[in-house]
Amino acid sequence: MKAVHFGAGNIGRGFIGALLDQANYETIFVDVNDTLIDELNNRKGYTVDLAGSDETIEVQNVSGLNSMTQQNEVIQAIAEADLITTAVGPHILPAISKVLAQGLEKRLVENRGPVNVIACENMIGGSEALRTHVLENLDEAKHEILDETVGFPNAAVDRIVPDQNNDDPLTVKVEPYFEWVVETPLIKGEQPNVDGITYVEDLTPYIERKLFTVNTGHAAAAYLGHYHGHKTIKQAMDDPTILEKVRGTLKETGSVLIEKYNFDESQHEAYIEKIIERFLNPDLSDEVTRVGRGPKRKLGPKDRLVRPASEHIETVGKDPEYLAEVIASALLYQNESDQEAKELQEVVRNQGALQALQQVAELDQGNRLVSVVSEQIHRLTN
Ligand SMILES: NC(=O)C1=CN([C@@H]2O[C@H](COP(=O)(O)OP(=O)(O)OC[C@H]3O[C@@H](n4cnc5c(N)ncnc54)[C@H](O)[C@@H]3O)[C@@H](O)[C@H]2O)C=CC1
Ligand SMILES: O=P(O)(O)OC[C@H]1O[C@](O)(CO)[C@@H](O)[C@@H]1O
Repeated sequence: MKAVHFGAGNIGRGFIGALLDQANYETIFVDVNDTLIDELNNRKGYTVDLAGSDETIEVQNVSGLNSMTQQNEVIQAIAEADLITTAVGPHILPAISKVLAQGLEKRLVENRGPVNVIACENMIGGSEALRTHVLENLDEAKHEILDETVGFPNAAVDRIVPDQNNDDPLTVKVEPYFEWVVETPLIKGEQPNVDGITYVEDLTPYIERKLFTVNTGHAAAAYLGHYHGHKTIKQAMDDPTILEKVRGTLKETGSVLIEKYNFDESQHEAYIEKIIERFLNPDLSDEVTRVGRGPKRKLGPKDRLVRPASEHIETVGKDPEYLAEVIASALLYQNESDQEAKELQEVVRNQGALQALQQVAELDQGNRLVSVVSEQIHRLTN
């Protein structure tokens, strides 16, 4: 069986690629980084180190293609694939959709049968968003037949894979924990037989629980950590003030999740504590700049900060003070190497932090969250 995976980065090699190999797929990584591509083609394998243990996973049967310079080969690989996955980042999905549409069209012409495309990105509705981009690149007459044979089931992926600092460009160190949940109703043909995928009828509670706990908590540690001068998530979490604020933030998102999905309160508390333990992992060095990357995206209306904060006001009926402080620190986040942080700071400088929040989070001036965040910005800047 063949899999095409877009994005040979941290999560691509360290998580998805490893599970695909264990499920006996031959995996073709599609990327734009020629160092990674050449190494994959020369060695046909790489090592995944499990942090905190001597255990390693030797991933085999892999190769690489460049999505910009080897489009014909990528199209052919998609035409022949039994499974297609991505881990490129939400902002890159539009960029890969053209070549993906061409490959899927070739499958249709060659009558190759059903296939599934699973976007493994930190976002709600990632695969469906990718489907929309693919349709934009496909003749309208082909939309119906594409929808009959190509599934875009949404997914949630959870494994912390920091930026790598190894001499070997392919070796990747990951935390041992992982979770990959895929929603079944949109699957076409047979469910991919990958050990490690949990199939569920309705992904919504899973993705929201993950995004608004793991990712909200991580973002809180990153932005508050950066504000207090810490370099890594571990350093930030070792600071008792920040630890208390991350816990408070997750208590707020927790009360939204418990209210919406009727989760058992003590089980959810245990889930929060497990995640805090993962952030404190002494065997992972994860920079606050990686976890805080893309602050405009992370302050988006459906993402990990603003969405639970707005829902806290609506469903719990209280102001989310901890979340508001994290949002305020995200609005103050400065990193010259992060394009989104630079763009956000330009708006903050020219129009003020509250105007910036209204723009990125699509909030009206009179929105209650804007006033709650305003108090926190005042506190942090005075
Ligand atoms: N690193 C982590 O712990 C986790 C990451 N994720 C998600 O996985 C996705 C990828 O994240 P990472 O692996 O951390 O990022 P990364 O930056 O390590 O990997 C992304 C890869 O995509 C490649 N890429 C960029 N443009 C491309 C294009 N046009 N065509 C093909 N490949 C292209 C890059 O060269 C890079 O190798 C993101 O959506 C992230 O939110 C989800 C869970 C965990
Ligand atoms: O990958 P993103 O969405 O930029 O955010 C980083 C987040 O993703 C992760 O890499 C994995 O869930 C977390 O470490 C972090 O919360």
